[in-house]
Amino acid sequence: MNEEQFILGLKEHGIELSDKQQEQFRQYFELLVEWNEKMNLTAITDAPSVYLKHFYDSITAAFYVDLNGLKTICDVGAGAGFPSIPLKICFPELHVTIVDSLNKRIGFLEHLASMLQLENVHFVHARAEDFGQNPKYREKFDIVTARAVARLSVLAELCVPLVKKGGIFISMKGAAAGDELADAKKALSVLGAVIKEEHSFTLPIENSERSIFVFDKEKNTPKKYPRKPGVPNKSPI
Ligand SMILES: C[S@@+](CC[C@H](N)C(=O)[O-])C[C@H]1O[C@@H](n2cnc3c(N)ncnc32)[C@H](O)[C@@H]1O
Repeated sequence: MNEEQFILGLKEHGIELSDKQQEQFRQYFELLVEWNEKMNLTAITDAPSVYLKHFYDSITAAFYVDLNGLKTICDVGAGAGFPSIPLKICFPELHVTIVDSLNKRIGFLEHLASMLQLENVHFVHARAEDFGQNPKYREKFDIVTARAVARLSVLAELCVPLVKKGGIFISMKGAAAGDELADAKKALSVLGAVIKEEHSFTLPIENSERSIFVFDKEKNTPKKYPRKPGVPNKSPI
């Protein structure tokens, strides 16, 4: 996907990028490639793939969820900033918090945010298991999202405790995510979330399959979740 196709593809979904936003995506691409030479940020480095599989793919969440206005969003395990930084570029009013357990990635994101002059972005070096027990963050976000971090049954324990009651959790997955939803049924119910929407679609050009699940947080999460670092992965709810 070249830059022109990217801009047109978003426009088809009602997202029009200004010159400034287009330039921010260009700078993002350049910094990603530059820093990737020093540290492992992404296996994808050619421009058409970055625009399709990182930038466009991240923004697909906004095709299904209204991100306009002042909303707080937490991105769990954002790595090099996906999906929240492309979303922040498109929807500048968002207040973004990123939590990642790898400090060097947080270092990249801090530099990126300053170069792109992004406001209201906040980076935390922590395990999501600890972060979700911190009263400053627990059940505080309108939206919590994650892409390519863990199986849904595990991911739900990392993300749902951060969502405020009445908020949503967006899980962005590749193909065949239906099994994961069935496996995560108990975890979601224990944590206080229910499935609201399930979207399956293919990315343009390469036709790779994607799924986006949107969950409503209907009840507060019991205090014991998330459990200690590593436990959700070792023994999912
Ligand atoms: C495969 S990368 C995906 C990055 C990004 N979301 C994307 O889609 O490109 C997974 C990221 O999650 C982070 N991560 C994994 N487990 C975590 C946890 N328990 N708490 C916080 N971050 C975690 C890793 O450090 C890594 O940056």
